[in-house]
Amino acid sequence: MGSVGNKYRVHEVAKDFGVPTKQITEILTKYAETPKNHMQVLGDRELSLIFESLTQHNQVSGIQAIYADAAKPAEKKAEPARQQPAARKAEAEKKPGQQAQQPQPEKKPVSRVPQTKVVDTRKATAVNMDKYDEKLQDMADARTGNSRRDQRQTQGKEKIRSKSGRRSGPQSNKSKQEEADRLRRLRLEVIKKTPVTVQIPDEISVGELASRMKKTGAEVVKCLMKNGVMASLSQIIDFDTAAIIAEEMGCKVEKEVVVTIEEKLIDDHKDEDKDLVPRAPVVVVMGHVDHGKTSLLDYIRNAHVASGEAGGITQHIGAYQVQINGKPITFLDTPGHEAFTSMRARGAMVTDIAILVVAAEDGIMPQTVESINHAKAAGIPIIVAINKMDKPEANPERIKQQLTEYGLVCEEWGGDTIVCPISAKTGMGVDNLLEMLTLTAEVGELKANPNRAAQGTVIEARLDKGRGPVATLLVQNGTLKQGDIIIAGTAVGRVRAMVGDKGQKLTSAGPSVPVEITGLSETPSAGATFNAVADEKLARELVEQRKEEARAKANAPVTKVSLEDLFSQIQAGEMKNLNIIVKADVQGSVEAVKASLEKLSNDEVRVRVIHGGVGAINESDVMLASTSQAIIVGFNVRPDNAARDSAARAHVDMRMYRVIYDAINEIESAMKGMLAPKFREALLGHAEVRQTYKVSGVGTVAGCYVQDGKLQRKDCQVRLVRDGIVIHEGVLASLQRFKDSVKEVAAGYECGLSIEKFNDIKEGDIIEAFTMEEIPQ
Ligand SMILES: Nc1nc2c(ncn2[C@@H]2O[C@H](COP(=O)(O)OP(=O)(O)OP(=O)(O)O)[C@@H](O)[C@H]2O)c(=O)[nH]1
Repeated sequence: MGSVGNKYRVHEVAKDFGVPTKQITEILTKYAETPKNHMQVLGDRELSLIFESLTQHNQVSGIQAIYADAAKPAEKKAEPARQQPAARKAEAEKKPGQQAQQPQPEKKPVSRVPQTKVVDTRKATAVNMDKYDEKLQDMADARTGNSRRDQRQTQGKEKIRSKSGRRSGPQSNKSKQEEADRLRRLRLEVIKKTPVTVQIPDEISVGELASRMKKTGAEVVKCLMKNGVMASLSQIIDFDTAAIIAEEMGCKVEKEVVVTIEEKLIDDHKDEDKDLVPRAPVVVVMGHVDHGKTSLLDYIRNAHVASGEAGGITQHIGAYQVQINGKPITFLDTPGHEAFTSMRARGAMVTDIAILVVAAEDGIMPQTVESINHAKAAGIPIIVAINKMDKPEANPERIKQQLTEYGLVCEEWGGDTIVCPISAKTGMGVDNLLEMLTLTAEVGELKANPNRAAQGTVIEARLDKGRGPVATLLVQNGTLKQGDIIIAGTAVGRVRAMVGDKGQKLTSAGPSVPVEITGLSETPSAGATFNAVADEKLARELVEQRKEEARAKANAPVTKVSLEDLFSQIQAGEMKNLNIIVKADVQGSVEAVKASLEKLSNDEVRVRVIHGGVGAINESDVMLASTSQAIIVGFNVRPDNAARDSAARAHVDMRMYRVIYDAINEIESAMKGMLAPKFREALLGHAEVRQTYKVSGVGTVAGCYVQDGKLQRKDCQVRLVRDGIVIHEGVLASLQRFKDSVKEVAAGYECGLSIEKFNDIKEGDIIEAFTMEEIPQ
């Protein structure tokens, strides 16, 4: 439905009047200066003309007819065929368009209705009695001479008078008064007999429903009982139940559609195919440390951007665009999958293609595997760049072989993965890689509509001392213009200045173009979506609302996948896939666990190991788990501090095991809803081993520094972790400060300790202290 105001379009007017769009355009062509197409927005004058034309061509024979009709709208709707001729004419007054197709003498309409009242956004079936009554009042006023309008507008009313053939001369005051009273009485009668139209939302309390229907609570409860629903006044009933009751109680039901500020403000209509044009692909470069991601990004940038363009001063704004054979490609300039995953963690789907850099002499390493799994989880195509081909020890065949183990089979071996040998140092093969990128992009048919309000993602943001919050935005659809009001997460503001990746000033940026902007109220977070909007006041309101929501969310418990409530989630049908990330001390364990876990799949749930790797659980694993709704299973490994923190923040369930059998057992029980963990591990703290001493009769004593939490003597279990791998698990044998035995040692203090029956303690080891606490059932 259209709305009163400047957004009322031709096709909406037609829809609301129930006439073909063509008819409206014909009226406009005839009476207005400029012909309009169906998407054009109409002004008050044009709307007035349309209304005039439609009403004049469907005039009423007398005011009684309107009352007669208005008194039985329900009947009218249900049985249109049985309408009285007079009522049918009145109907035409209400829904003028329905008869407008009949041949009519064409007259230039004369404005007689106040312009603001012209637009009626009702649906053809929903009769808004208030507006209807207002109209009657207007007519009554006209008849009784209480005209609120000026001389110019009375012409139209004259017409009604002469048509109705009632009166031609002036009236006495007394009869005017009588007539007015009579009309008022009639109106009251009409209102009384008119069924109440109730707006019902998805859910409503019985009491609220009663008050909306203008009935007593008892009446409604009784009606509910008659229908077999026992509900008190405060009880919430759903739309369907409420609608049945309302109809049974003689009300007309309309579904209440709640429009949020977000819906009102942000235009997220789907683009029509005809509006879409090709856009540049957005590419991310991923790979293991030192395999040459930065070198490749720099090489491409220097070879294709710096020379000859816009003064050649490159700006590092977090993304840049190059032209390859006249076709643009946008690169995210933050190598690695951290940025990529943190964006995905916020639900932003920014990248279209991933380049996986693998050093030819080094081969597939843990982060290469992580990158592959991250790209796969995002569902984007991977192009492999085998880098450092200039090195004599380069062995691309070995890498191709290794890649097959991860489902990436190169084209020459019958697969569909593009593999390009390159050297980021000499530039060898880089052009070919870029060509492959454009080809892959073409296959993807990436498109966007530049002719709409901009929408995209925040790539980077920082606070600049002089300029305030500075953000790099990647426009994903529409065009961002200088001066646009934008909202990005909880930041809002007008785009003050816009700079491109070559340092050039811009006034507009289309799809896939990265720009650095200033003008926001605060620094948005990377990965937040931004939208250009029309109403700054509403945008500020939305920001306030979002802040409020964020606060509420921070306080509310988060439901993430956890073994404890796995079964209930499976039962509720919320879980079809159980995603697991496996980290272990050796590759053999990863494979073994992966195979055994995936075998647990049953009809209801598919167990998928989405990532497996060797080494400590790191932040990247947690991010992947968070975005993929996965749990992390670790064997003889521990999470590092960053991972522990972000797992706590993101509520990612991490399970550590020493024996594979325990893991399989526990997950299987969880899937069957038989997981009954009676004890839970409670972390006490960490200490770093700084020195070790051999003490005869005692064994190895470690001089430690407590990093966080505390160490305690009683019920303290310890785990010795070396490079993220669990070496031993046991209990404390002694805890001392200087020569004295102590009960506990707090963070920031040094202590000496020994572990029962264990002496292989080395400098740099981490002692993780914990207790087992009982879970209240
Ligand atoms: N010989 C040779 N060396 C290269 C090539 N590409 C990169 N290097 C070198 O490899 C080292 C690491 O390269 P970077 O580009 O920093 O690698 P990266 O993957 O970005 O590393 P991080 O940023 O630490 O993750 C640098 O010393 C580069 O000079 C290449 O094609 N050939």
